[in-house]
Amino acid sequence: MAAARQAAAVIADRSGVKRHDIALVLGSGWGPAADVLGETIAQIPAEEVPGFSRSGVPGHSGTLRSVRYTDAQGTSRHALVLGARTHFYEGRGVRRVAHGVRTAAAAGAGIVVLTNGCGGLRPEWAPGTPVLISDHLNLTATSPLEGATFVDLTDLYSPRLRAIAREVDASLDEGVYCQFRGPHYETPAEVQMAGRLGGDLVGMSTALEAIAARHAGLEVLGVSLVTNLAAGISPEPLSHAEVLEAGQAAAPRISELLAQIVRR
Ligand SMILES: Nc1nc2[nH]c(I)nc2c(=O)[nH]1
Repeated sequence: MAAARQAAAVIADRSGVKRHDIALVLGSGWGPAADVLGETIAQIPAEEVPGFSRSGVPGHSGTLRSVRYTDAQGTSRHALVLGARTHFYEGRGVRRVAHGVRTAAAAGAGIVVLTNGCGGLRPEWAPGTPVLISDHLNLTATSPLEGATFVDLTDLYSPRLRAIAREVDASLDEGVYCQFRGPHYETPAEVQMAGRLGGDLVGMSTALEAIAARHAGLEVLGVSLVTNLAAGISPEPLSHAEVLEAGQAAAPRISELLAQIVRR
């Protein structure tokens, strides 16, 4: 997409990095991961890059960062950290939702790591638990793709990258992520429906971005942070304060996890 190439050119120009090796989309609770990974060599306000905007989502830095890190083979690499995700519920259309991953591909990345905060359907996943995404249910009734772009989504969430993640932390569970349109949370009945459909996690992001990433030729790893038990799984109602608190408490562990996976 031309818009992605334009954004990638601005990022290359402002950061001085001609090609980024990997891209990270940081969701709620994942913000500190960039600092753990390596050294930020450029930080660009999102609104200064074509097609991006300062999303109103709390916990999002609103910036795009170029982070230099050393991989496990001792090679110096660059990660493009997108701290300004557009959610479908913002009503800006699917092109804006997919713009980040398309820009990542245009910037040279071969892999995108999509992270998010979400609700968990399994009681044993306490708030603060990271879960690898094994597959998704797209309940948004839409696609980031337009026209006759028939894309195979088998193994959309890379088994190779999931195996690397489990080498870093063998205790990581996997689950099927359901993207709802939002911005409201699900009713308890909708959570039960998602469970019956085979879902383990409920959120408002990631699935549409993953489809666009596959279409752009990127290998995808998805990691959710369970910040709350989905509605009805536990008797207490959802509290946004609990969501933010769980994210902050888990930050050190999940940031280290993400950094170690990226370095592999
Ligand atoms: N749809 C949905 N999105 C979420 N995001 C977070 I953080 N928690 C939830 C949740 O319980 N449901």
